[in-house]
Amino acid sequence: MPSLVSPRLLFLVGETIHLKKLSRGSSSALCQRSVRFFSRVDRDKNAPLTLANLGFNTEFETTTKNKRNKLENVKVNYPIEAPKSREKVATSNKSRAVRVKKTLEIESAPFAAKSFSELGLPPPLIERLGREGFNVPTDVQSAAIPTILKNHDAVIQSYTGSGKTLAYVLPILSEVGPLKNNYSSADKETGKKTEIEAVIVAPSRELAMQIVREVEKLLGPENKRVVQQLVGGANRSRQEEALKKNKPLIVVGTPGRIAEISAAGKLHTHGCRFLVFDEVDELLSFNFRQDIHRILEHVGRRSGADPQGQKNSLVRWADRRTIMVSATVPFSVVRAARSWACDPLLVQAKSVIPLESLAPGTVNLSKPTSSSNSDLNLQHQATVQSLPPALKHYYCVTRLQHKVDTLRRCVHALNAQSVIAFMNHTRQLKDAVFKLEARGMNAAELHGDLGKLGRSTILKKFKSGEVRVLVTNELAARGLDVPECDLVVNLDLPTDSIHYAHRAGRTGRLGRKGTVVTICEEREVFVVKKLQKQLGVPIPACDFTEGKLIVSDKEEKHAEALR
Ligand SMILES: Nc1ncnc2c1ncn2[C@@H]1O[C@H](COP(=O)(O)OP(=O)(O)OP(=O)(O)O)[C@@H](O)[C@H]1O
Repeated sequence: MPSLVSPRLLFLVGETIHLKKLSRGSSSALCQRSVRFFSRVDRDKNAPLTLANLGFNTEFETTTKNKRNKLENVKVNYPIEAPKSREKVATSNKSRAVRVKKTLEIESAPFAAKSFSELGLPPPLIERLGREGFNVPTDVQSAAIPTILKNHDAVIQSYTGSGKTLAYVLPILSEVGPLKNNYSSADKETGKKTEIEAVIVAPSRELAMQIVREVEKLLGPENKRVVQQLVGGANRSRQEEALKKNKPLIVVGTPGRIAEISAAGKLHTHGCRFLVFDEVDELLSFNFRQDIHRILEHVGRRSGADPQGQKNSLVRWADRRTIMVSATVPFSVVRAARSWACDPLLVQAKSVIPLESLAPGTVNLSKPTSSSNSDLNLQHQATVQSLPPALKHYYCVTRLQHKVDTLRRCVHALNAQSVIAFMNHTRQLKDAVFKLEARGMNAAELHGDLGKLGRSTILKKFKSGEVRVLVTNELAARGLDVPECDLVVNLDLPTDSIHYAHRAGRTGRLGRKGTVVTICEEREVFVVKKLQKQLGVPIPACDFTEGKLIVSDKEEKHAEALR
């Protein structure tokens, strides 16, 4: 169960996960690559890498030691040099790109691609996407897919519900499994020794299982065995047997179970080409530290490389693409990415910038300049652009003993059909559910103390609409995708703006309408005001009277001024 993690702890762990770090100089020498930009970028090194300021559609430049190659009119016009250490893979991408002569307009790609085919995905995958109703990539997918296909390590940051899962799953499926380019019958050979090619790590079972379902959906029922979940709470030996029998190419799991099976020698990931950390800031928390360390040490380690003997960690993982994903990116993630990844890029919906170029004040993630304000600064930087723009936020003041009743009135006033109510302590959930049910509202509790089966049954009931109000703790705050959820209620205040952002993000997904209501006591109002400031969104006071949500004119005007 993901625990509540303070931002200080996230910082601390970013520092304490021990890996031999490379100096900047040695890093680029080792990877034999550099990020080069065209003149416009060279003039302003700190400007975000947008297509316009990169001279999109003009030239694509690759430098190999002293040799310069120029490619013109490439399909995925991506002006950042592909990492040299991965030249082999990149070459195939480039040759494919050169064959297609079509030139894209600046406005149409890749940040605003109108179709998946513009992003260089293989036709079988595009067909599967179409069949599943995915026709137009989201902004973050338009930015991330070509970046990863160009062999870059990446930190993907974009607001909750903006489609970050497919942003990394699609490049993986382009290169791994039956939907990849040039998938041949030889690949299908039965009994052939196959190695895991992608490892996706998520902080909770629910999230890992959700990712598995997303991958399975695209692979189709005939290829379900290509992906396997390795989550805690389920029978470990059955998972190990399935690994042996099905020889999956992609595994998705929680850190503990992946590390456990790896330590038992039952998970062979040395040839792995993709390592993804979904909800990476949560994975940096102290309780995952050892497992993440093991995963980092073993996944994609070159054969023959000795983890103790090698001086430089990146030599050993030069062929592994490391991708880190979250709606909130505190500086601990930036620091971790610099240690674990090779020249990583920060991918956001409308920009791609080298992480190394992040300097105070240039982009929305910057290193706190002074320790005095660092906490506030960190929170602010980490949560900017983490919330869907269409979300509406309110707070309602009530007495502690009236909170659940206020929740009930709130649900009626907004006519919400699918509600997630967050509390901070597991022991309080049952009482809240009891009070709601007593007033005729279908409710259920979800928390980590329930077994795996109990958790998935309740989630199923919530998704199907059988349960109207899901009362839960932080377990459900991260990554959970229930598109129908139209209201999130904070029955207890979240510990900080990062937690607020992830809780709030369970509603209003992918452009849908959504409302977030924080029910608090008078003495807690100053915290809401602080959250409002850190998140950069108006949170006006409201009340629920005669079955309606009421916001005073004064509050409305104040909120309008903040928008
Ligand atoms: N291109 C697309 N077209 C239509 N639907 C999409 C597309 N991409 C993703 N989706 C759907 O959007 C929803 C949200 O996607 P996803 O869970 O990946 O968001 P996220 O950014 O990872 O959110 P969070 O930060 O909360 O984890 C999912 O139901 C997903 O199937």
